[in-house]
Amino acid sequence: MERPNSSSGIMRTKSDQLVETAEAVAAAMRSPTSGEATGGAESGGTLSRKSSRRSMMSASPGRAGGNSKNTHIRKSRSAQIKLDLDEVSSGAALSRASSASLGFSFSFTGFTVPPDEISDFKPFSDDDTPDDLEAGMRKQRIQAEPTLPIYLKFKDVTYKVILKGMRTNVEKEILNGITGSVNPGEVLALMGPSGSGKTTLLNLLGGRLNQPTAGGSVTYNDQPYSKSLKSKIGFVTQDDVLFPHLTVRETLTYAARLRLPKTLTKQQKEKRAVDVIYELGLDRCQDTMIGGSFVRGVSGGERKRVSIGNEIIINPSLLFLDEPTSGLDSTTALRIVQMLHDIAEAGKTVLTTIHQPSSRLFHKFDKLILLGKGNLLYFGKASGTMEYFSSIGCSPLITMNPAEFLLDLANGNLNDVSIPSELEDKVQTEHSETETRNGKPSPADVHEYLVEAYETRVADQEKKKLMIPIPIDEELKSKVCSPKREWGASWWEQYSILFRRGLKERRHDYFSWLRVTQVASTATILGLLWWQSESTNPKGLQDQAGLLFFIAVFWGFFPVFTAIFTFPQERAMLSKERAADMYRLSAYFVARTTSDLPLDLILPVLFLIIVYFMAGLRMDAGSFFLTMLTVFLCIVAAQGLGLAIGATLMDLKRATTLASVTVMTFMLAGGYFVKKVPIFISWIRYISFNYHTYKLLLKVQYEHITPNVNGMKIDGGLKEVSALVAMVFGYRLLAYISLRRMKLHTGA
Ligand SMILES: Nc1ncnc2c1ncn2[C@@H]1O[C@H](COP(=O)(O)OP(=O)(O)OP(=O)(O)O)[C@@H](O)[C@H]1O
Repeated sequence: MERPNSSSGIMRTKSDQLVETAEAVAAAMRSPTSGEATGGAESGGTLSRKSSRRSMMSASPGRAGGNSKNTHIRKSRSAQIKLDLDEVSSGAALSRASSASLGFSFSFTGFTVPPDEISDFKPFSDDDTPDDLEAGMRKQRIQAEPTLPIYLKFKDVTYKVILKGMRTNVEKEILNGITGSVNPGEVLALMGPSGSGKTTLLNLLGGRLNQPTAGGSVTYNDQPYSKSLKSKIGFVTQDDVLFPHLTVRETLTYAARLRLPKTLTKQQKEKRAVDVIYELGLDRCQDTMIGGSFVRGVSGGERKRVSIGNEIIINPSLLFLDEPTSGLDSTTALRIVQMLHDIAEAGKTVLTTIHQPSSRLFHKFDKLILLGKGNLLYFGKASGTMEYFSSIGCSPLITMNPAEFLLDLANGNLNDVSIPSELEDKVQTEHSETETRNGKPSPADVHEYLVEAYETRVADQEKKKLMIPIPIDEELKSKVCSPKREWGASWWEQYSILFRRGLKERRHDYFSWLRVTQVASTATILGLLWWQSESTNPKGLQDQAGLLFFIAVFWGFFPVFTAIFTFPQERAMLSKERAADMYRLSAYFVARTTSDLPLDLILPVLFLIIVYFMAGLRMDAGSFFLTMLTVFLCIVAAQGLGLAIGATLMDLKRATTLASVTVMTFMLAGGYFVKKVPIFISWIRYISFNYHTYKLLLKVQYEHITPNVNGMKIDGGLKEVSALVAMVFGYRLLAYISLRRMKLHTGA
C-alpha cells in the first residue's frame, strides 16, 4: 500500500486539499480489489459537488441497486476520502442513491451548490406551502472550512465502575472488549437493548470518560485522545441541554460566537448560525423560545435539531449523537438520520446510538455495532448483518424489521427466529429447563452463544484490520494530538458573550413582579411599623436599632438563598459546555456572578427608598447613600456565601439546609439578641456579614449622637468594610475553586 504524499495539509485551500486527499486515498487504494473504486475516486477527486449531486439526483433506487459500482462515482467528497471503499456496502450506496432521488441532501460541506439546486436542500421542510418553498429557496449554504478527516479506531475497549456498598465495593463491568472502527464519510450506529452500554461506549469514544477503569485503546488518526480534539468533536447528548428562555436563533448565535475559531469575524459567526438555522429547517421557529418544563417552546423534534445545530455549527470532524431520534415520530426520525447521513457524506465521521430504528432508518447506516450486556455481538457493515447472523444459524422465520430482529437477539429472545443447532443440542441436554421454555434456549445461553460466535468467527479478523496504518500523512495525524487548546474567543469576548447570554436567559427573572411585590410590601410593612421613628431618646433609638438589625438580616438572607441556585441549576449546561471547551471557567464564573448584580442592586434601592423615608431615618443625602452602600456590600458578600455553598455541594436540598443553618448562626452571632456571647462562639460574629453590616448601619445613623448602641461600640468602620470586602472576594474564590474541582458529568 502506497503512502500518500506528505506535503498535503489541512490549512491549505479547500480545493487543493480535496484534490490531494482524494489522490492520497486513491494512491492508498490502488489494489486489484479496489480497482473500480480507485477509478471512481481518481475521477471523482476533481468532481465538483454539482456533478456529483447531479449524478446522485439522476440515480433511482433501482438503478443504483442494479449498478452498485457506479454509485462510487456518485458519492461526494467523503466517499473519495474513505480509507476502505470496500466497506461501503451496496445497501448503503443504494439508500444514498434513493435518498438523493428523494431530494434530501445536506450542504454542510463547504462545497458550492449551484442556485438551481438549492431548492432541493429541504431536509426539514414540513409541508409544501408557498412559504416553505420560499424558505427552501432561501436556504443558505454553509461556507464551512474543510474539516480534518478523523479515522476512529477502538480495540478491546473495556469499562467498569466501582459501586460502593455498605461493607464492600463491587466492580461492575459495563463494556467488555469492544473493537471496531469508523472512517470519515461513514455513519456507525450503536444498537443494543437498554443498559447494554451504548451511551457508555459513545462517551468513552468521545473522550468524555477518561477514568482509570477504562481499558483498551482508542485512537484518532492513530493518535491517542488529546484535548485539542475537543474543538473537532461535536457531541449531542441524549437529553437536550439548552437554555429554555433563549430563542432558537439566540442559542445558535451564542454557540457560534463562542465556539467558532477566532479567525472568523463576529458577522461571519452570526451568518453561520443563520445558515445552520436554514439547513436544519428551523427558520420558521427561529424566534421562538426553546422552552422547558414551565415555558412552552419549540417542539421536541425542533429542540433536537437545535441540539444537533449546536454541534454541527463548529463543522466537527467527528460527530457523536446519543439517541438523536428518541421520542420523535418516524418521519422526523428519518429526516434526522438522513441529515446525519448527509453530514457524513461531507467528510465527517458520525457515530450514533439508536434505540429501535425502523427498517428505513436501519438501511441508512454504513456500519453497525450490536451490543448485548456490554459485549460485542456484531461489528461490521450494516448491510451485512443479516447475512452474518444467518451464517451462525439465526435467521428470522417471519418478515421482520432487521432492527427488531437484532434487538430480540441481543435480548436473548429467539421467538420467530431459527435456533442454531449448537443451541438446540444444548436445550435437548437440559431437559428440565426445556419444559419451562417451550424448547427455547435461555436468554443467557443465547447471549453466550452470540458472544462466542462473534469472538471465534469475526473478532480476530477485525482486530487485524485495525493494525493497518491509516493512509494519511503525518502532518494530518499530528494535528489530532496537538496539546494546544483552541478557544473560539478571547477571555474578554467570552466574558461579554456569556454576560449578555446570562442577562437574556434571566430577563424574565429581573422584571419579576413577584419579587418586586415581595420587596415593596416588606418595605411598606417595615415603614408602617417604624413610622417616623425617633432617635433622639434612648427608647426610640433602641427601636430604630431593631429596624437596622432587621435590614442587615433581610439583605443577608435574601441574596444567599437566590445565589444558592446559580450553579446547581446550570450544572448540566456547564458540564456540557466545558466538555466542549467552549469557554474558560473563569470567564463563565465572572460573567455568571456579575450578570445577576443589576437586579440585586435595583431591589434594595426600591426597598430603602420606601423604608428610609417612612421610618424617618437620618435625613441627609450622605447618610442615605452610605446606608445604601452598606446594604450593597452586605448583598454582594451574602451572594458570595450562597455561590460558595451552591458550588461546593451542587445539590439544592443539601445546599439550602447548610445555608439556613449558616445564616441563622450568623444572625444569632450578630450581636443583637445576645449581648454576652460565650467566648468559644463569639468568633463567629467576625465571619458574619450581618454583624459587620449592622455595625456599619449603626455608625451611619448614630455616630453623631452616641459612641455606643446596645453595648456595641461605634468605631471608624474601616474594620467592618474590610471584613465585608474580604468576604465578597473570599467566598467567591471558594465558589470558583469548588467549580474547578467539579467533575464533568456526561450523562454516562
Ligand atoms: N457510573 C455508573 N455507575 C453505575 N452504573 C453505571 C454507570 N454508568 C453506566 N452504568 C450502568 O451501565 C449499564 C450501561 O449503561 P448505558 O447508559 O451505557 O446503557 P445504554 O445502552 O445507553 O442504555 P439506554 O439505551 O437505556 O440509554 C447500565 O446498566 C447502567 O446502569
